[in-house]
Amino acid sequence: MDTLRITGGQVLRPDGTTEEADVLVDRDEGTILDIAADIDADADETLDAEGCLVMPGLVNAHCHVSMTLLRGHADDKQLDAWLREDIWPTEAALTPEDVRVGAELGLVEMIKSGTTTFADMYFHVPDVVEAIDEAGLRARVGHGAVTIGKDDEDAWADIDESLAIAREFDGAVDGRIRTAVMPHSLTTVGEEYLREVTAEAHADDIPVHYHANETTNEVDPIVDERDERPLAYAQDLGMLTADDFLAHGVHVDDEEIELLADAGTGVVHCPASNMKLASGMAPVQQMLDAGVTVGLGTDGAASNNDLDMFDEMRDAAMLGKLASDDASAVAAPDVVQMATAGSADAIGLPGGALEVGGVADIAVVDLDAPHLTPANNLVSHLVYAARGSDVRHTVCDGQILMRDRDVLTLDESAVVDRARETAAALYERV
Ligand SMILES: N[C@@H](CCSC[C@H]1O[C@@H](n2cnc3c(=O)[nH]cnc32)[C@H](O)[C@@H]1O)C(=O)O
Ligand SMILES: [Zn+2]
Repeated sequence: MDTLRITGGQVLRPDGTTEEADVLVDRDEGTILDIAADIDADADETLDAEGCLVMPGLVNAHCHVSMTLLRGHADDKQLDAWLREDIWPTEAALTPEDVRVGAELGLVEMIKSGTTTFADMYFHVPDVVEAIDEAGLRARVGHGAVTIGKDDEDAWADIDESLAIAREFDGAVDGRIRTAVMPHSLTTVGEEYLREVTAEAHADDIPVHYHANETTNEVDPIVDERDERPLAYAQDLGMLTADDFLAHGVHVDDEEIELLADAGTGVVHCPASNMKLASGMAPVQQMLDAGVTVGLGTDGAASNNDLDMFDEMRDAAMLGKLASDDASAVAAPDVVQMATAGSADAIGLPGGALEVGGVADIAVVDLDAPHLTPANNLVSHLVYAARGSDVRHTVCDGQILMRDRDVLTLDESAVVDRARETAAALYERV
């Protein structure tokens, strides 16, 4: 058996407590063999975690990873205009190779900020999968389909691609890749397409992931046209099962929260994107109180503008308090839970907790820094004071992706250079 030992750190347990312990990993299986003080078994490789917090790898439950190429391309605009005037026209010019380059950039950024697992909605998905294979992360991927503004033939082609991609790649890359069908949203995909793609996906045990209730512009037309709330409509369409998960859920009313809790459908909270696009404040504490599965996501780098889940945790806590008008709302332990186990649960992937027998998806955070001193409360520090750049080592599926800030699976400087050139050529074309 090939083993890895992470020694001398404070380990974050699933109940939110920390204890000094070593972590022993079976690298063949990619699982945790033991968590205990001073494990003296000989290991094939060791990672030093002295003065560090050893925590589950962060799970970014909603992303468009290749949008790193559009970082800073269009800012300070409302969602509708931003998508139609800036993002979609530029995305139309992206080649499969561009998407691959953007994905690599995003994956390096994720590894460097302790994210091991994510859910991704984009296009040219085979190229995204190749990048994930190389980088070593775990993901649920899918092709985002849009039908508005398209004739019936083009619309079905996009929907069919979403299904074909989901079927083809589920279980790829040693099982690190799972899939979902990803109709873009309840307003950008027509009713018959939503109904059909959902039924076909569920028949094959494939989940559905989509944007919902992000802005009032996404809620009002559905209420006006159908006299029902968007999530009641989603339920009618079969898109509200325990396997499905939606991004945003900003403008949800009490009944919709109850629908989500009853169905077990995951909601991915994206606070930075919601603030930047002025979409609104999601009632996160209310959803947690109702028993909704809530995860955390960055959304794409063009509406954030980074993929750092530490920033996202801080934003979630801050915005959650403001939304509830209550400083005790969306407390630090709940935010860490949201960014780890909550996200993993929402997107239906393993991880999000350090447990014997569980997957070895791990981030080691260096606490030896002025902004993390004194080490009063480590969970508080993760949410309010730590940054992605405090992550020292990243491990996914038992493999070391970053050791002492050195990314091992991708060539960081080559990836950054390629991204710079690719983005420059893209903007030249559009
Ligand atoms: N096949 C579709 C692309 C869908 S991929 C998913 C899309 O979601 C877009 N996106 C990124 N962030 C957001 C958001 O916050 N709300 C809605 N859409 C977003 C992203 O730019 C991308 O176009 C097409 O041909 O247009
Ligand atoms: Zn999104």
